[in-house]
Amino acid sequence: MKITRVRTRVFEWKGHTVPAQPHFCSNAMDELWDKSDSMGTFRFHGWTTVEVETDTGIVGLGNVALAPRIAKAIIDQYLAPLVVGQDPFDYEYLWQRMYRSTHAWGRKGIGMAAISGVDIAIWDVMGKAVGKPVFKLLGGRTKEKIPCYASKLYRTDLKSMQEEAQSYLDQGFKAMKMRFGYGPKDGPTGMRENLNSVAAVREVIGEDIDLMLECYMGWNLEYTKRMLPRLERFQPRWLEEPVLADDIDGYAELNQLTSIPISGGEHEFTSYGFRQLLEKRAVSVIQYDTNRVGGITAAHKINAIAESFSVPVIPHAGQMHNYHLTMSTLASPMSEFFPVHDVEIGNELFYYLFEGDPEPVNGFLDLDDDTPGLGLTLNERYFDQFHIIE
Ligand SMILES: O=C(O)[C@H](O)[C@H](O)[C@@H](O)CO
Ligand SMILES: [Mg+2]
Repeated sequence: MKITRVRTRVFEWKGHTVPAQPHFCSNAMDELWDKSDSMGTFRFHGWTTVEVETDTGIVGLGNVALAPRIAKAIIDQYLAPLVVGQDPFDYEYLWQRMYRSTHAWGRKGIGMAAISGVDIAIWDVMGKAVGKPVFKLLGGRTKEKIPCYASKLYRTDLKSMQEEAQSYLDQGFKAMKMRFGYGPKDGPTGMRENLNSVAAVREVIGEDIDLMLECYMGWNLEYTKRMLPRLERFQPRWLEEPVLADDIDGYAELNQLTSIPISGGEHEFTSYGFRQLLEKRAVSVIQYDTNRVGGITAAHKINAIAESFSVPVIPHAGQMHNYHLTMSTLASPMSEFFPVHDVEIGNELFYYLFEGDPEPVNGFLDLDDDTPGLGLTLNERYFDQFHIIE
């Protein structure tokens, strides 16, 4: 079998989008004096699809969610020539070819996200070629069903957050993640706002539901040290990305500091990046996203490393390219799930672009044992809501 073509398309959402609101989600831009829409650069309203075609007529589908137009250019110009004419089953060799040839600029960030998109498509090809779901090529079914947590609860008025939390309880979720709206620049008032939002959600869900707290790189080491003792009483499952992704020593200091587990990894790349996080005990939960970290080839390696450190893997974003990794290893106990709703931050855009993702039932997802490959197709129903760049 040979790869004959790599087709990339960029899909830019032009449909209805929920308007941005202040203090929606603390993030890395908050510390800057510029008071514009700080979350603006972290909206995912575009996506790159990667279709790897073969001489047997099989087409594998991958995706990249970061900097879509750049990802397309990288794949078209640098990565496609490296894999066309090659056997997709030589996936490790092809991964190394893409990784090493772009090493000067692509080992982290958008370069590795582009490699991830091609790699995911290659794994979809292999699954389709052998008539097996990708998870069966990685380790098989390690769970009857995948527990998942509802992930939204961006900061808004407390009553609306309580109603949203209640809706996840009503759907049977046993875990959910909320976002903080305030950080260091908002001072004691912002701290109180942050604590009040956690108290409001905890009041609705009680003590027997896992509650995860998301900072999205919007805090810093000093502020987090002051917040952690104030958060202890809420017993969060984890505190996520309190500091910038490069502040690995800051992560490690926080992770040793209190009983609140620190999580991160959605902005880390390759097994080398996660070896560093794990060796430094920088996180208690790792959260790579398979369409960023180096694809399924890299994520599979990281699962094994994390298992040997007894650090659970709960990938960022759910979505099919991550569900197969979670299903295939006991090192990954659960998945994130983005509820489907009007396009807002953009994580939910995945459902407007792809079909096949499993629907959670009572807080659990399942994958089909007999659907070859990843089990995704493009959702042509919404194509008219996208500006498409071939
Ligand atoms: O953990 C997450 O789900 C990510 O950080 C979100 O994609 C991001 O939008 C912040 O909530
Ligand atoms: Mg996150």
